[in-house]
Amino acid sequence: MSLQKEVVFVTGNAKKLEEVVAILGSQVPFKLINKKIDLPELQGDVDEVCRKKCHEAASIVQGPVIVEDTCLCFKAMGGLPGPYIKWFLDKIGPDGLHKMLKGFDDYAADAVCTFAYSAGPGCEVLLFQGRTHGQIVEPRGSRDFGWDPCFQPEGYEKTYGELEKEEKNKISHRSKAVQLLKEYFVNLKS
Ligand SMILES: O=P(O)(O)OP(=O)(O)OP(=O)(O)OC[C@H]1O[C@@H](n2cnc3c(O)ncnc32)[C@H](O)[C@@H]1O
Ligand SMILES: [Mg+2]
Repeated sequence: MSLQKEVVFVTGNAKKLEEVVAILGSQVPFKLINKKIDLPELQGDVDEVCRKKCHEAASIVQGPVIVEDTCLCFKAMGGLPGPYIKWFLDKIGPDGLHKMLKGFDDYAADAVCTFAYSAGPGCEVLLFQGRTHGQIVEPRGSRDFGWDPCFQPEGYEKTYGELEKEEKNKISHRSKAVQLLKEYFVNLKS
């Protein structure tokens, strides 16, 4: 595979794109191009959602694509909201997410990021997943990006919203998934 292979990252989320670009850095074995398309919010388990999302993107782009889906899974709720976190966040915000768990008295949660890559329409979809364990807390810090202010990663006293961007990008669900994606392309090359 050529160093200049172009892959289109389809996302409607500017903050996601910003983090992916920052984490990937310049040492990437492909050229990432962004297409801002709001893909349908699909239903199913995480892997299923990602595969379907990737098929949709590949058929729109008619070439190699990457999509990403992010879940926030509450242990007390059997993994929900999971892939449906976007709607919960839209309607009740980070404060509501914390309040929602008060009745369970268990605030454990996993932030899960799944990238899906397809070489084109009809091609196999490959998944790369990163997971960071943490707690849902009363929101603290920047409200710039989604549920960042109410997610406190394990081993840290700060929420994602309070951590410096570079610190979040070192330990986040997204950075772990990007790492796997990067390794895949590096190995393809060699
Ligand atoms: O176009 P796509 O890539 O689907 O972008 P989206 O914003 O619709 O994103 P998702 O479908 O993956 O839904 C995930 C939700 O979680 C939010 N989110 C994603 N990553 C996050 C992160 O690292 N920190 C905080 N919130 C995040 C995001 O803003 C959405 O509300
Ligand atoms: Mg989405």
